[in-house]
Amino acid sequence: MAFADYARGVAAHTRGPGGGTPGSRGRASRYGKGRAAGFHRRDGGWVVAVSAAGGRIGVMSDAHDPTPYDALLLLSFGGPEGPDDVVPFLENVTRGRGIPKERLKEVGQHYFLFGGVSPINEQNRALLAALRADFAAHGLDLPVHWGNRNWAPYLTDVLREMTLAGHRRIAVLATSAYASYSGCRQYRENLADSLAALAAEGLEPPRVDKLRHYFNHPGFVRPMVDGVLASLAELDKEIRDEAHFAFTTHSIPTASADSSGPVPEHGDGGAYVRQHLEAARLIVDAVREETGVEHPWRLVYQSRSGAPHIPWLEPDICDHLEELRSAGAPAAVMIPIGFVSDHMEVLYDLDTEAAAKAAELGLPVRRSATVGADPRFAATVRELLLERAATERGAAVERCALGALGPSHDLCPVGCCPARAPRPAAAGADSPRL
Ligand SMILES: CC1=C(CCC(=O)O)c2cc3nc(cc4[nH]c(cc5[nH]c(cc1n2)c(C)c5CCC(=O)O)c(CCC(=O)O)c4C)C(CCC(=O)O)=C3C
Ligand SMILES: [Fe+2]
Repeated sequence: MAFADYARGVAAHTRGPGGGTPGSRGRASRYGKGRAAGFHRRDGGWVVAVSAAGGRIGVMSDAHDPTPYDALLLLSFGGPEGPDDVVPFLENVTRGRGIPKERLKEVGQHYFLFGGVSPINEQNRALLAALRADFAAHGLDLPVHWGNRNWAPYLTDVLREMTLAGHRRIAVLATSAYASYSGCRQYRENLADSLAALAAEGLEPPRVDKLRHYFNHPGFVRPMVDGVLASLAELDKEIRDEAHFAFTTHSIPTASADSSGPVPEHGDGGAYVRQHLEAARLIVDAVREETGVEHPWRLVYQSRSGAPHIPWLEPDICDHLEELRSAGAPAAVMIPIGFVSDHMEVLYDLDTEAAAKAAELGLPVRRSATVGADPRFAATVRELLLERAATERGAAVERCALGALGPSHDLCPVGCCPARAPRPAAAGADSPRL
């Protein structure tokens, strides 16, 4: 799939809150004029700056102005890189969360099966390299750093280095595309903790801004569409068109899903489920555009933990595969839309456990690729950064989003994705320092 047409077919050009004037809606880009999809890229340049009066003042990607940001921080989960790391890593992840010991032992085994190494850090190194290459290729002179919540390089250490190097205003890209406590607020809490730690050391903490959710950005969706097409191509011709799509994401407690959002306006499952359903639908539609086949699909869950009496999102992928088998489905593609790279949740819970279940059932399955370090995803990060930079400068910008939900908010509103025990969180409307 060529880069330039990566949004073809499924694009709806939407404008974010506060962006431009109604008069400029839908025709702000001279590259988009007259196209049925209302959306077109030229050299990655969908971003158009609009003057206060609504007149176009130029294509922002030609300016590459990251002001006010002086750095980008790639913020991820982290994972162990050898057998000795596994238990300390799991202790970091579950500190204060009451995960049953049995579950921890089980999760530890997942890692030991792979030599105690999670692929997540290597995948983030690859993404870091892709981001630097993309920035360099587009004349964007902005340092990119990488830090984790749960393993080295630790967030606090990286933010300290960045502070000592003089960075004052940092844009943050989290490797989680959706709303929820675990996928968004917890990252913001960790940022607040790290900034507080720096302040306690006598440093002046920089300001951090978290870039918006990108579950419906074409640079996130389109690489996954290509992955699904590749998986379909691997299935025998006779069963290919009948294959079910099992979109998977991390199960979370239903209470946590229900309260995810900007506000709980999204029905059961909150913004977490709604955003995943939207990403799934965008992929189904884009595949249909390519193949002419509308595959039956369902959003299912994986990697559940926590006490059995607490309800989490269901069905589990393995139960779903059983159901598909009894319903006579000839094949399935597992599509891990909930994850940004093929890390341990994908490698164990899907490629090991669910694949074994499918083999036991005699159900042919494929697992499609996550975005990882795809150059289109790197370009998306650049676009999200330039978009946010323009917004912070007070300029109106076009915000790219596919489908019906539109671009997510920049600033998590007060009370967004609440924690059980409220804690300070950075980069939101309720953050202590802005
Ligand atoms: C929504 C979500 C994402 C997606 C968003 C994002 O990517 O951030 C995600 C990602 C990940 N989760 C990961 C690993 C773990 N998650 C755990 C525990 C939990 N995750 C939860 C949710 C999520 N998790 C929840 C509600 C829990 C239980 C309570 C808690 O502890 O909050 C546990 C503890 C043991 C267990 O309960 O399984 C581990 C080891 C790894 C690293 C994989 C690797 O090493 O390659 C990654 C990328
Ligand atoms: Fe997790």
